[in-house]
Amino acid sequence: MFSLLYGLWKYLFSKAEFHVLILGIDKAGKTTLLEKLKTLYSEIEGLPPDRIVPTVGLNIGRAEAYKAKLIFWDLGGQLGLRTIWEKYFEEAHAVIYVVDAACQSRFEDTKSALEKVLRHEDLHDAPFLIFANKQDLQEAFSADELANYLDLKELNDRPNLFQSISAFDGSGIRDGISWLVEAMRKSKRTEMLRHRADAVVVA
Ligand SMILES: Nc1nc2c(ncn2[C@@H]2O[C@H](COP(=O)(O)OP(=O)(O)OP(=O)(O)O)[C@@H](O)[C@H]2O)c(=O)[nH]1
Ligand SMILES: [Mg+2]
Repeated sequence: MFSLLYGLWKYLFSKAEFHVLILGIDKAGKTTLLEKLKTLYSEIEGLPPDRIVPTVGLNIGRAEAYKAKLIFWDLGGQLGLRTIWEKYFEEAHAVIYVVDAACQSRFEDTKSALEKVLRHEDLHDAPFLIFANKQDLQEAFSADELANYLDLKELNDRPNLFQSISAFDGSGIRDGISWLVEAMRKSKRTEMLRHRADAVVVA
């Protein structure tokens, strides 16, 4: 009886927990973003940009935002490391894809990496938040300009948002995260992942 009531209490009052993958090619600013997210949404002060090195393994960050628990997985974006990304797809509720919006010469590389991610069946129905990063630099493309440039048809059949941000000064990040939490709450994928987890508990 106690465990039944405890289970009901937990179901009603515990905060939803979401796994968010942070992807993008190398030097896009993923780890700088992760550290800024810690500063904005957790008790921990994130590392300053000058202490961040290129990612080889996995960086994890935990945060609470808009009454949800968020677990961020930040992976390395160097060419040889991108094959690791798909190992995390199945468990992810959503993807934040970070683009260095000030580096037009790498837009084709970022586009083809993003297309591969979008076409992967293990990410079916996942909401995508695309951050046009480095807006503190004058040459940066805005979110709308980047969306036009990338012109990704694969985004049309899933929730998505292009958002201008600077991982340096934090501008735009809150707007993106508030959209993402709402999108994950409403997402068919969240429902699918919840059913899968319930099935494992029952078995
Ligand atoms: N001007 C500016 N520079 C940024 C911003 N975000 C990141 N950078 C710089 O971009 C470079 C790469 O940042 P990282 O956060 O290491 O990039 P990453 O995407 O994690 O790279 P990998 O781990 O190699 O995949 C660093 O020199 C950062 O200081 C930003 O918002 N504005
Ligand atoms: Mg990194």
